[in-house]
Amino acid sequence: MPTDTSDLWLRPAEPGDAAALAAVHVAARRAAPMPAPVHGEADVARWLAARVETDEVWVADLADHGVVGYARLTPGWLDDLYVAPVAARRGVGGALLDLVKAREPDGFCLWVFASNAPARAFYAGHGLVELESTDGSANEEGAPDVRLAWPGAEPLRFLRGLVDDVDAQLGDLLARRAALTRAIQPFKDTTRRDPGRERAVAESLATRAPELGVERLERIAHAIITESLDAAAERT
Ligand SMILES: O=C(O)C(=O)C[C@]1(C(=O)O)C=C[C@@H](O)C=C1
Repeated sequence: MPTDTSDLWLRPAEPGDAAALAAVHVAARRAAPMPAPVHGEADVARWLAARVETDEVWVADLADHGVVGYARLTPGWLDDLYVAPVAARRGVGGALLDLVKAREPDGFCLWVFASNAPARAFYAGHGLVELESTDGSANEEGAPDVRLAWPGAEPLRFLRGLVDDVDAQLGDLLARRAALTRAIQPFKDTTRRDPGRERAVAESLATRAPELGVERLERIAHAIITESLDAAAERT
């Protein structure tokens, strides 16, 4: 990629930049294979004016164009990185991303729409790794997205931190599920396992975790249920 960045200037954003940042945001989104925006430019400008006060926002200025890009960070996250199409292929995105890496040397995550193949290729080319994919039900656009990470100077440490976060949620869910397995048992007239119900549990899990597949999830569900029944029996 050409890196004609001799006339590029990266600087912290000021509240007065919000309108220019919104113009970049809207133009960059329009030019990319992303879902239709849910907010107009005026809304985006108001929202960015508030974000400039609370978040770390860096502006990319090109001598011949003015504001052509920006990056917005919150702790552990790169929330926005947009470059106006007028400045495409001039190394602006790479320069902003290098700055973000320097600001977050321990690593950070970001979300990208699954449909945005150019952005995914850009991030892959800059050493980011793709983590989980979603069906989009949790984002405003309702469009599938992918979580990426730049794992920083100590990738094992950073990624283990992400595992710890998920395990905290998984532990809570296992405790809730085990309590339900225990609560059901007095209402059954047999202590025999119900393979049909357990298969249905695995099939339901597979709709949430298709990459694991029903057979693996059946084994996982079997282990969870076995240990939950065992723990319930120990309490009685
Ligand atoms: O649904 C039941 O019958 C239960 O006892 C609960 C449960 C489960 O934990 O999901 C446990 C054992 C059965 O083999 C099937 C399901």
